[in-house]
Amino acid sequence: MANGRVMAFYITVCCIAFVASKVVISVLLYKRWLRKRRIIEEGFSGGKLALPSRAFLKKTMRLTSKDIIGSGGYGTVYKLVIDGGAAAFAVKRLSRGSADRDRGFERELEAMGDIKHRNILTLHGYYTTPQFNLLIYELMPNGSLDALLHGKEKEKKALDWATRHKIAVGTARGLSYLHHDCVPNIIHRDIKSSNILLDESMEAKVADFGLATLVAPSRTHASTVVAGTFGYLAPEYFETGRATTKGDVYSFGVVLLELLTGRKPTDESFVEEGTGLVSWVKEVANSKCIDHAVDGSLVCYPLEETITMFCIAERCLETDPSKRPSMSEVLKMLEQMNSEDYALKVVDQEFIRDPQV
Ligand SMILES: Nc1ncnc2c1ncn2[C@@H]1O[C@H](COP(=O)(O)OP(=O)(O)OP(=O)(O)O)[C@@H](O)[C@H]1O
Repeated sequence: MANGRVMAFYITVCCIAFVASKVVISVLLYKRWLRKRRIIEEGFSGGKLALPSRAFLKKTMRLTSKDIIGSGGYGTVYKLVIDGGAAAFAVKRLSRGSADRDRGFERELEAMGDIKHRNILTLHGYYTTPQFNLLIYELMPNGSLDALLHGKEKEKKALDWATRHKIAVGTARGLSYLHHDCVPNIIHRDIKSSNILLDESMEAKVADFGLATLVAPSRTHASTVVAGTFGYLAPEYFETGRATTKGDVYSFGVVLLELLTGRKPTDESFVEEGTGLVSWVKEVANSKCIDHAVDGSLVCYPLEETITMFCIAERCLETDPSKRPSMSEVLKMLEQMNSEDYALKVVDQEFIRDPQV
């Protein structure tokens, strides 16, 4: 009898605990729903969207971790599909609270606001709420160059030589547009493979303008706090904090080496060896034939073209920024490099000194 009472007591306690937990969860969910509703109803402002914004924002509120397609130091990127799959977007959510993050959001709007170019990622719109900022971009089905070259096995894709060359040309065209055709000129300041995105036909688009700096065409530089990504920063920018278009040219040179070697500039093995991608390639070029540095996953490639591209990279990576070509010159070199006469002109004898070694 006593046992029966104890059992009944425990069952009652369990039932009460179960009901109480359900009530607490429901209250929390209700509060969350209310907060989201409040944001949708009153708490946001946005712009540039050719979309039914309220319905669109409701959809963004329903994004979950299953929709995440990438994340960076400043925010998380989600895939958002609307109209039953008729359209898809990439939504970058930047939580607010630090001046740094808000400044990144503003920079992105300032720089990308009106740009429409085949090699620059299109910004479709933005929202700002007291809790977070949202940036809505076109979705790049092939993700980032970084993921394709160095990502997890399921993200990696074998890139043939023609595709690598196309990506190099597209990125150079995008950068050349920012440096020379936009007024004021735009210095990107964070060129790296994770900021080069690829559409369905592997056309490259320059993305992530969170550090972009605008400079009047009459000015040569902007003084900034040094920011960007280790492994891609030009030495003079690192030392002086002066951002110039030649700093982007240097970072682009590093991306060319990534395309050629398949190695990541921030690879831990470089740190262990006390070297970096740029000095490793120079070492290989000095001690062996440069084709020893070519990505092993490139089964078939025209040697002359890879040598030409190494030489273009070498020029972008000159320590003295004044010796680096401008982005429009780099674009021209890359576009013309398949022509034999041209390749012979560009190739620096340094790189092909000992082809037999
Ligand atoms: N428009 C897009 N379409 C498809 N994937 C995207 C898009 N934008 C971003 N991504 C993916 O999300 C990832 C994270 O992007 P994000 O710009 O937040 O950070 P990151 O550039 O990788 O790093 P960092 O914090 O240094 O800027 C990218 O590397 C890319 O894989």
